[in-house]
Amino acid sequence: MSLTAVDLVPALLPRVARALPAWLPQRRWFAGKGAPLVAVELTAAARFADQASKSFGVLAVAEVRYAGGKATERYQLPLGFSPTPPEGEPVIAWLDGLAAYDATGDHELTSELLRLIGRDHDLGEVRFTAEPGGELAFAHRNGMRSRRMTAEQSNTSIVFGDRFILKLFRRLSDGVNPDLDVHRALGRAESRHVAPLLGAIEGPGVTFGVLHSFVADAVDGWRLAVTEACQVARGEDVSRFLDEARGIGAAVAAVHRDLGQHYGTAPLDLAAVRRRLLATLDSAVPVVPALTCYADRLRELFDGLDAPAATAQRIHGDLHLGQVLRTPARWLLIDFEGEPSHPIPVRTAAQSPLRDVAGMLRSFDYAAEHELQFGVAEHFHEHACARVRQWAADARDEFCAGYASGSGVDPRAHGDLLRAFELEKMLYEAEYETRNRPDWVRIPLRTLRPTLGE
Ligand SMILES: Nc1ncnc2c1ncn2[C@@H]1O[C@H](COP(=O)(O)OP(=O)(O)O)[C@@H](O)[C@H]1O
Ligand SMILES: O=P(O)(O)O[C@H]1O[C@H](CO)[C@@H](O[C@H]2O[C@H](CO)[C@@H](O)[C@H](O)[C@H]2O)[C@H](O)[C@H]1O
Repeated sequence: MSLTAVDLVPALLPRVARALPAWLPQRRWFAGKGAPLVAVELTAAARFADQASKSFGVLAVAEVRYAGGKATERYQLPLGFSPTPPEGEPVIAWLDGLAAYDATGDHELTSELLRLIGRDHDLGEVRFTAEPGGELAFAHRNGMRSRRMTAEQSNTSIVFGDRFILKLFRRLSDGVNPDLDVHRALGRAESRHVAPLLGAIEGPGVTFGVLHSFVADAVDGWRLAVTEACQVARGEDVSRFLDEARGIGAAVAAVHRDLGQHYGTAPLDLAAVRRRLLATLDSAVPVVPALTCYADRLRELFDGLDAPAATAQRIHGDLHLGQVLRTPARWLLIDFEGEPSHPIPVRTAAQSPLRDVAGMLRSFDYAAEHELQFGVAEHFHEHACARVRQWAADARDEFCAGYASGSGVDPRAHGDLLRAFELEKMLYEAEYETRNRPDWVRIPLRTLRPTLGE
């Protein structure tokens, strides 16, 4: 009788864990880069695909401990074990002739996760569930080709036959992931602006993954924006994106309306807003020394922020052009997870919808500055800069007009609050870029001074 995963896993996991301090920091989705790792412990949440096969999978959770008082973090690590790992998949560790590797790169193992969802199956304490009404769409589609997405992501997504997309959350937080909860709510509200939710993988008090319809013929807003910014820099007479910006504004307004109806609205807690703005500042300054000279001015501005009669509700929480998909029919919003670095109660607290608006406005500027910083050198002359920045200003206006037409609230009438949220986003971005894409930090830094009115 051959040994199955049930017999092997308890002995294998501690050995894999020993290899993780070297492997984890190389992953795009690993948020603990830069902090010295002290130890990684692995526990198995569920084993799958282990019947009589030489290969098997383990949905493991890695608990990562750091030196210097940084809080412990948990990451989902779907592991594959096989004597013949998939070609090209980096091996985390060889264990007596068995390779341990990231299971998201193994077609057989990821297909098994899809099958488990389709069958509404439980593995120990892990529940694989199909959303009501969604089962028939995929339950019998075994053997569909799967591919891991190569996009720069905070999580890992696997696309099955261009029909389904399974996102496995990497950094785990206690509670139901807002991406699951909000998609369930918007599905019930029959929102036209989200991709249908088809299933989920959930453990006790934690969400491991969400399954959606894959929109194969969609293009994301960032790609459309940078393409047009480049054409504008070259002096081409184009303006399609301005209509698109208006459409994005209307879609965001419609989603805000549905979220407000489902989760309710309340007066904005301005003291909490100020605390959060200051916390973002305090977090960013030590990481990005170039912010130091703005810190006093920002602190003064955040401390003195006033916003009479502002309202709060559930929002997207991390909205930018990469989070909106243009389908042939309409704009969709994706990824309602919020900022994974914050605990779920912070992410699900009612906030001003203008935070989402500010995130999107920043993104138009980002597309413009990205072209000016990284575009073809010949664009770097005065006229190209003026054209591209005017294009971004026009896109911002169109977005606000679209939002106003869908919600009755024109964001431009709430200048102080909107500016504070844009500044907050710039601080967040400066920290994010310093940690993840240091070359890009110039983009948020460039817009800081003019937004401060200096
Ligand atoms: N339903 C979908 N249909 C098509 N593509 C999608 C869908 N959902 C997400 N994507 C693509 O997958 C990428 C990553 O998705 P996202 O939810 O933003 O992941 P993450 O939380 O890791 O950032 C997106 O940029 C988008 O291009
Ligand atoms: O990956 P997430 O969607 O969780 O978001 C993080 O990464 C984004 C970059 O991928 C980052 O967005 C910033 O860069 C975008 C262009 O790549 C730009 O459109 C956004 O406006 C800008 O904020 C986002 O901030 C971060 O949370």
